[in-house]
Amino acid sequence: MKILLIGYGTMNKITARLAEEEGHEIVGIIAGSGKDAPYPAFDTIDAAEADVAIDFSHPDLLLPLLEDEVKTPLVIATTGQKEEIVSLLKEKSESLPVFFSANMSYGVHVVNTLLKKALTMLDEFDLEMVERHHNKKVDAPSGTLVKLLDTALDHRENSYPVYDRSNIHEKRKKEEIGISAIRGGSIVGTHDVIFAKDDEVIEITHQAQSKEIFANGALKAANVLVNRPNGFYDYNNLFEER
Ligand SMILES: NC(=O)C1=CN([C@@H]2O[C@H](COP(=O)(O)OP(=O)(O)OC[C@H]3O[C@@H](n4cnc5c(N)ncnc54)[C@H](OP(=O)(O)O)[C@@H]3O)[C@@H](O)[C@H]2O)C=CC1
Ligand SMILES: O=C(O)C1=N[C@H](C(=O)O)C[C@H](O)C1
Repeated sequence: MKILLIGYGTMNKITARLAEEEGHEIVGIIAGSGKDAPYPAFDTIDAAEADVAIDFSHPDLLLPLLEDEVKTPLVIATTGQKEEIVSLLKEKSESLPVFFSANMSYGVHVVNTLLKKALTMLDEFDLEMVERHHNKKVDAPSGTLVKLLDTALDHRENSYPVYDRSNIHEKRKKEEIGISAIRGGSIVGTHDVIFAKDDEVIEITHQAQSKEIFANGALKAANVLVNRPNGFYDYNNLFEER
C-alpha cells in the first residue's frame, strides 16, 4: 500500500517503521510540526498517490482536514472529541471507505463484546471503569474508555457517568458508572471494567503491552479497508463480506 500519514508523533513513527518493514511505502505526511520527518509533506505530493491515509494525531489537526475535500480511504485512530470526529467521518463515508476505532487492538473489540454480554447478566452489580495511560496522553478519559462507557450506557437504563467524586458527600447510587483516569510514566494503556456487589467482584481487563499492537491493528485494518466499498466501518463490520 501507498500510505499517507496524518500525524507524525509517537504512534505514526511506529506505524511508518512497521509499514516499511512489511513492504508498504509512506508517500507523505500531514503533521503538526513534523520537522524531523524523512517523508515529503502532503502539500508537495499528489494526494492521489496514496491508497489509504492512517491517522494518529490530534482533533485540532484532524477535524479541519475532515472538513476539507479528502479523497483517500481513511483509517482514523485519534481520540478526544469523538462526536465531532465520528459525525464528519460518517459524512465522508458516503464517498469513501472509512474505518474508525478508538482502540486499534482487536483485543479491545473482544473486551467490548464480552462487556455487552456481562451487562445482560450482571444487572445487580455496581459498575466502575478505570483506565491507565502514560504521562504524555492529552485526553481523558481515553477514547477506549468512552467507547466502553457508551456500551454500558446503552445497556443500563437510567445510568450515568460520574467522573469526579470529590464534591459528592453521599453514598454511591446504583445508576452511577464511576470513571477514573490514571496517568503516569510509560504505561501503554490498561482498561479495567469492574463489576462489584456484596462479597463478589468480577473484572474484565485489557492490558496493552506495546504501542505496536495499535500500529499493527491500523495497518491490518487499512489492508482490508482499501478493498471495501464506501461506508463507515469499525471492528463490528470491517471483516464481514457484503
Ligand atoms: N485508536 C488507537 O488505537 C490509538 C489511538 N491513539 C491516539 O492517537 C493520537 C496520537 O497519539 P500519539 O502519536 O501518541 O501522540 P503524539 O502527541 O506523539 O503525536 C500527535 C501528533 O499530532 C500532532 N498534533 C498534536 N497537537 C496538535 C495541534 N494542536 N495541532 C496540530 N497538530 C497537532 C503532533 O504534531 P507535532 O509534531 O507538532 O507535535 C503529532 O504529529 C492520540 O489521540 C491518541 O489518543 C494512540 C494510540 C492508539
Ligand atoms: O494515547 C494513547 O496512548 C492511547 N489512546 C487510545 C485511547 O485513548 O483509548 C488507545 C490506547 O489506549 C492508547
